[in-house]
Amino acid sequence: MEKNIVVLPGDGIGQEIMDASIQVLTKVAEKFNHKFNFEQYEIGGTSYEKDGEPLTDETVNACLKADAILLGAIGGPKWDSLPPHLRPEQGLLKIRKALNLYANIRPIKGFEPLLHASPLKESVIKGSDIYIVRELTGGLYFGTPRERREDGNVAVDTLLYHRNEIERIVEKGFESARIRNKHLTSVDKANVLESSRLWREIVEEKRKDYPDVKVDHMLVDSAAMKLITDPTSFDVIVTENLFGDILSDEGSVLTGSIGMLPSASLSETIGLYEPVHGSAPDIAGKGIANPLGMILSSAMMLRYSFDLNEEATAIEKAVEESLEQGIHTADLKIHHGKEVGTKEMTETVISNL
Ligand SMILES: NC(=O)C1=CN([C@@H]2O[C@H](COP(=O)(O)OP(=O)(O)OC[C@H]3O[C@@H](n4cnc5c(N)ncnc54)[C@H](O)[C@@H]3O)[C@@H](O)[C@H]2O)C=CC1
Ligand SMILES: CC(C)CC(=O)C(=O)O
Ligand SMILES: [Mg+2]
Repeated sequence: MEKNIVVLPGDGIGQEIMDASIQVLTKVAEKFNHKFNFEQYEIGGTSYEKDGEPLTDETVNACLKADAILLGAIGGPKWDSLPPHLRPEQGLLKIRKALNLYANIRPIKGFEPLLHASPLKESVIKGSDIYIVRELTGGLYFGTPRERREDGNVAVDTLLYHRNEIERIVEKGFESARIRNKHLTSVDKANVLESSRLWREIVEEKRKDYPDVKVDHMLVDSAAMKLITDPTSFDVIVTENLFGDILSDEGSVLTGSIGMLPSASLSETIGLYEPVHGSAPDIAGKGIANPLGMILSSAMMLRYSFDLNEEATAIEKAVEESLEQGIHTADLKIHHGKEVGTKEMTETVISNL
């Protein structure tokens, strides 16, 4: 098949991991007889440098026409003192909103060869397989008013959700649980937040449509604790934007590194695929970034956007095999095997494809 993929490398390690992903996809295309056309656009600080804004209409329009989008990461200290609307992060939030990417899927499943790479006990993490369904276009990141008052001494953010925004993501959570292990944990802060009480009401309404799915409600502080003390007790977690952002970085500890986690940001019609981590300014340009989160995100693209399950599995198997061979980047604290840079890690995955 032939597909047009818009690539948005972004900032920091974004370009390094995007190059890795394109190389892997090119090999997949060769092997399975597909044609993937890549068209690159700017986002984040890189876009600000070129066009004076973190996301241009040109980039949005290209994404709207694409079959799928790959995104590296945005942000960095260079742009931290810009006015809020020009910060790289606004580019990411704007593309999510413009494409209506309301469902952010973040699977957290460690690879067997990395069980000992986590600072958590192997006995605690073995068998964990978690699927976070995070709301991505509402909540604190988007609610207004969002401003400073009283000469900058008062700050306001707004956590706002409409019923329909909660309904569609909760349905996504139930649908995901139904095709997995039929256990949905809805994470909220209903003991304090009004938006969480509405969230919980909606989960209770929807559960009637999914009698085969077991439902738990869990407060987010407790969920943060359980995620690393009893990770095998979770299957699908459905939660709002900020909670999902924080819990997924925490969950990455199960896999050995934040550099391992892929994600899919989905609307009803299009998908944008991005690793969970940020632009890692502390290691950018050094050639040591872990490309596997980005590479695994491109596998998610093949599966979710193009229905190429065999090809997606081939990438995941090649990653696993590379790790079995002991090849790993420096973020994975393993004391055997061979520590390599981004380039060699990518070449190893390609050689195992
Ligand atoms: N989706 C995105 O584009 C996101 C962007 N950011 C932005 O990224 C910038 C840096 O944020 P941080 O809080 O430092 O989070 P970060 O995820 O970029 O980095 C946290 C730590 O993990 C390491 N790390 C992350 N990805 C790695 C990889 N692939 N390989 C090896 N090590 C890796 C970094 O070196 C750093 O020590 C900020 O400007 C932030 O706004 C943060 C999160 C998500
Ligand atoms: C950089 C933020 C806008 C978002 C974030 O941290 C994330 O989506 O993981
Ligand atoms: Mg995050």
